[in-house]
Amino acid sequence: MSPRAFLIVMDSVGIGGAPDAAAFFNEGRPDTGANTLAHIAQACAEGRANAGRSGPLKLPHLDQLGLSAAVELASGEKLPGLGAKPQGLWGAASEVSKGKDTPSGHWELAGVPVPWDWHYFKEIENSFPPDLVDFVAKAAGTEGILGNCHAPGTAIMERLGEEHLRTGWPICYTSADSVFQIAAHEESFGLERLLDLCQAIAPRLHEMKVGRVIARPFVGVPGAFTRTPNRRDFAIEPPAPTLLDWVQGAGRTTHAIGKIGDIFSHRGITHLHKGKNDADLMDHLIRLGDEAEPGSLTFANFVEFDSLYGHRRDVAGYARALEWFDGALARFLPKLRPGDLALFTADHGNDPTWSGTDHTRERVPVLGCGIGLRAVGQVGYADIGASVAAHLGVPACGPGKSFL
Ligand SMILES: O=P(O)(O)O[C@H]1O[C@H](CO)[C@@H](O)[C@H]1O
Ligand SMILES: [Mn+2]
Ligand SMILES: [Mn+2]
Repeated sequence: MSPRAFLIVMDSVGIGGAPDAAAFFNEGRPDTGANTLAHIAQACAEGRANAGRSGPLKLPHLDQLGLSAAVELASGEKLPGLGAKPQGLWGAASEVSKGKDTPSGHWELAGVPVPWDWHYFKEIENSFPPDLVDFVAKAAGTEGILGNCHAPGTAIMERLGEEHLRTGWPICYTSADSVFQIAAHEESFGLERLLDLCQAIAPRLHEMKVGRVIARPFVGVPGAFTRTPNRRDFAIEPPAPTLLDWVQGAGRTTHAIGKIGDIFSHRGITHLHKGKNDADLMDHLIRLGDEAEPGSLTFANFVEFDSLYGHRRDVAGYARALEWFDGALARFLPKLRPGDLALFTADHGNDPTWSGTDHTRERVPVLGCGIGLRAVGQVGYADIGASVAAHLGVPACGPGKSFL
């Protein structure tokens, strides 16, 4: 029976120690020393993360695989309260792509580092050039746009939501990522209209090497606006065939869970499983533990660590999400069949104790279940894609080397 592979990205769960962290910034401060997991564990141990949970961080399943050992290898930090002797495959991975964003991280994990420089809108105010502003307004059928600045999405929705309802103009904003985001009210502006607008302007932005146009729909009334789960990312295509294409090209089935479809521009994906939150995505993962075909790849992204807690600098929330995820593994790991491999990793960091609200450049954990104890040491992101391909017996391309 051909073994199966499950590649599971815990979005933003970095473990510090990136060799090039000094070249990346949050509010002008270099990312040197950022360590998402270690800083959360320290806050928990010191009683600074007791909202909705309490005490030292408890992650028994990930720790048993080798989480604490991976953190120490990556950054020299210890995780207070954790420190099990590894029983799984464990190591730490560094990224070579020049962006600390989600597509760069995922593509490189899938074997394809990003060869180009992303275009960033660096100006904090008037971030977009006038010809782009005109182009977007024209595509929206409005006299102008609102925003045109850097902002956290929830803050700009609160600040400009009322004006948006009054004028009908879309709220356009960016961040330290290579993104053009449009927030609009699902009912007054219209969800379909927002999605059509993003799709229509995406080719021009992709041509400029802006990684993603993102629709950020919201509902509600002034003072009580909330974003809905109907976010859609229109991402530039990966520069070369990725792990998903390799596996599908070999006649195998691929399952994508959550944002993986958008991140890979829907390339190489046989079945897409989406949900309104990470709990839904975990249900898909557990079900696929039972149902995924022999020889198949299941590639999952759990986004809430990043979107709900990392960007919001919510340490206790992040700790709760980690503990929930680890607890759910008690339902997933027993589904693995002999010969199957489940690999847990991350795409970048998002240290909730750090300056700013953006991602942090970090190494990421590589934790594997199904093939016993194996220390793989310091590897590259692309080695993960190559290893999954090797496990499935599918030919790989690109710079990655299998560590299996
Ligand atoms: O603050 P929100 O709108 O969630 O934006 C976040 O999400 C975007 C893409 O993941 C990034 O630009 C990041 O800043
Ligand atoms: Mn991410
Ligand atoms: Mn993010």
